[in-house]
Amino acid sequence: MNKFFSVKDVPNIGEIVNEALALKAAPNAHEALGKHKMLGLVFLNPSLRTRMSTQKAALNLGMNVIVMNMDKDGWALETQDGVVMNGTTVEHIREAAAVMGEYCDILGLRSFPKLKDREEDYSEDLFNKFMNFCKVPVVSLESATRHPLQSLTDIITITENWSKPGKPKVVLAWAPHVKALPQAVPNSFSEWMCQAQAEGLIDFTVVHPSGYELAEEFTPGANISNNLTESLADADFVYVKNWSSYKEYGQVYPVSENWMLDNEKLALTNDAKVMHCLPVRRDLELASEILDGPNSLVVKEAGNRVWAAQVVLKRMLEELSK
Ligand SMILES: NCCC[C@H](NC(=O)CCC(=O)O)C(=O)O
Ligand SMILES: NC(=O)OP(=O)(O)O
Repeated sequence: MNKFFSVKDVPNIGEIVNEALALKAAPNAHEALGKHKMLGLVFLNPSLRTRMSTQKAALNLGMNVIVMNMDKDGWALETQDGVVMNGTTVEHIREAAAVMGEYCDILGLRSFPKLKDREEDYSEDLFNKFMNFCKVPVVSLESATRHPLQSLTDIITITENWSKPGKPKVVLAWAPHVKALPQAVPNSFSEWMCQAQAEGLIDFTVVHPSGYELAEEFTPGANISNNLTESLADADFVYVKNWSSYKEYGQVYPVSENWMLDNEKLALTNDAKVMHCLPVRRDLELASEILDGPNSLVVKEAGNRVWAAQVVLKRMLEELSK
């Protein structure tokens, strides 16, 4: 593996989940693999889980880590080509990425979408430029359209919390929010779950109010509904997440019904486990009674971020040592 950007970078989901669970059982089994290798984690936006879990994963593999909070500590970055840099930007991504590639064997990058121009965000221009110019393997720490370390974590968490016969019914359920949030987490969750469904591991439904359709490229084979009550019936896992509109890009439409998952709605499910990538706004996106109750997996899920990051870094280190 020399890039981890989307589900397409993983040939088989079942296999990578098993490898991650083996790392969870023996976290330090490969601590010689990363010796004298440097991981650079570059953040253009805030992070708690991705930052800490990816550092921990690298340390488990014997790597060294440098964290660069580009948004706070770096020079203002120019990403467009062909502009005279006589304004506020100080350094071009061509030099910045290339220099970071000089210091690091593997780089991770977090860059959120601006939610202004759909074409610009969905072109993943900044991420692609970073990958091209740094010349080392790159792990997405969440880009404009995807969050693959989160989605890999989520299928790991579903797998280890499912022991019944047959496939679990997994439901991605839109939730309310006060702000316009990216589609990266739901896009990514959906593309990973659609692939897991194609591998015969789960059954997958996406439910959202009309107007919040995800881009079709992320939902191949998904059952898509606008009816929350119907979709929750027989659900084994409910993945709660808000996102802004893709169609009317970045818009937040008023939604008349109450879409926040609470115990009353949870009672419609098959005693479903509830997941969220975090951070979560209590009693706006998801009821406290669920977060504090026995069905919530959110903290265990965040814990599993380590094994997702570790399996990706392990595969990259193995490729580098060939
Ligand atoms: N990395 C995990 C999610 C990041 C982001 N959430 C946020 O920006 C929350 C902001 C707030 O609640 O104000 C999202 O939904 O894509
Ligand atoms: N879920 C997630 O990516 O969390 P952070 O934004 O805190 O890294």
